[in-house]
Amino acid sequence: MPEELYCLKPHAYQSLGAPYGDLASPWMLRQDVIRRLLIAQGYLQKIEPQFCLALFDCWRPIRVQKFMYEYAINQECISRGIDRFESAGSSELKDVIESVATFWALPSLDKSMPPPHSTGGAVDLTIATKDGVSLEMGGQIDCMGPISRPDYYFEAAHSNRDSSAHLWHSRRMILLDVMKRSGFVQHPHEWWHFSYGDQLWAWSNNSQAGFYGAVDESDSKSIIN
Ligand SMILES: C[C@@H](N)C(=O)N[C@H](C)C(=O)O
Ligand SMILES: [Zn+2]
Repeated sequence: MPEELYCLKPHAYQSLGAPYGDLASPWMLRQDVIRRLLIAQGYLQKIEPQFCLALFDCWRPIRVQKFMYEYAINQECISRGIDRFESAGSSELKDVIESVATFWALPSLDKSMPPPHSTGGAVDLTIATKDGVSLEMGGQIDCMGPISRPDYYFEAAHSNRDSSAHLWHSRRMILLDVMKRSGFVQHPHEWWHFSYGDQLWAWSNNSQAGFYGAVDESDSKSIIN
């Protein structure tokens, strides 16, 4: 990753013990995606020179996608007071899995539907000050709930221009604007998730399929560090 792009370290999923292995780094993306992020950061700094983009997660091998998908199910069961294994097959567990699937892509090995981050075309990011402090955006990255929808604060922001909601909404809209102008599309439920060249990007651009497939260590030369 070029040093002009700030990475939020330590990496959140590595810290949870996600199985990257010794050779793989999450701080990798397709070359063209990196080029577009630099352009997006240029747009951001034209509007707000004291800010930069702050990368939270980039390339995610499918085994890490599986780890995080399972982790999210377990966390959601805990927060709803459900015993995952005693509730196998129950409607409560089905509801948990349905909510998780709204926020986390299936760790599918099907080549026609690779998880977005496995392609090196998806990135989770926020805005930070140039000395590395992430801005408050009105919700944490990876929070599973309506608060993560990009336009969650739209109404509150418009009814009170002096509110925190107004500030959070305008920051989310600045992030969307600079990313969109650089060719990215945003996930409809996640203010922090953007992609270029994957399936979501293809659907948003009325194309049949994305042009980036899943990348494994074996062919990781096609993405850069
Ligand atoms: C939840 C978040 N970190 C994320 O990346 N979600 C998308 C949809 C994914 O799993 O690809
Ligand atoms: Zn993401």
